[in-house]
Amino acid sequence: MPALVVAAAILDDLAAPTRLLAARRSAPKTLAGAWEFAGGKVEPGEDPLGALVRELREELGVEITFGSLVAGPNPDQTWPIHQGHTMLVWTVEITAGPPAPLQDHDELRWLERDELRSVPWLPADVPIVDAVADAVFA
Ligand SMILES: Nc1nc2c([nH]c(=O)n2[C@H]2C[C@H](O)[C@@H](COP(=O)(O)OP(=O)(O)OP(=O)(O)O)O2)c(=O)[nH]1
Repeated sequence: MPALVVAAAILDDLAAPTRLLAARRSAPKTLAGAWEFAGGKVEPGEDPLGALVRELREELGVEITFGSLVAGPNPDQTWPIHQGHTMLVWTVEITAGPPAPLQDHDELRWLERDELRSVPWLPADVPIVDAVADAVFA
């Protein structure tokens, strides 16, 4: 069943970004080893921003402040992703951390602009990484 997923392009500094935090999935087996934006599915009754705050607490143990929406190509500004899901992506900055791979990930890595393609992203994330690079590191 297609779901709305929310995810974060976590930047070291929203005002003057130099690095993006990528997370390597540890589960399920079919996705393990691929890199992604931390986040997850919006649960019934949740609003998307609240869902992302919850996911980042659970997965990375961080608090965040929001930057801006990285608009996708769908009319509702979502990105088409894995298995027919759609995903809303925001830039965010960590306000309390440090980030740790507490749940769903086994490694985190800060990537500079010229390193963004150095990890194997989930296939659907590649155009999103490019959009973040254009919008943020331009
Ligand atoms: N979190 C996240 N999911 C992504 C990205 N790109 C992408 O195709 N996906 C897909 C993988 C999954 O099929 C789906 C998100 O599922 P998830 O497993 O992260 O969601 P969740 O934490 O709420 O877990 P669950 O309730 O399904 O157990 O979206 C991405 O950058 N981040």
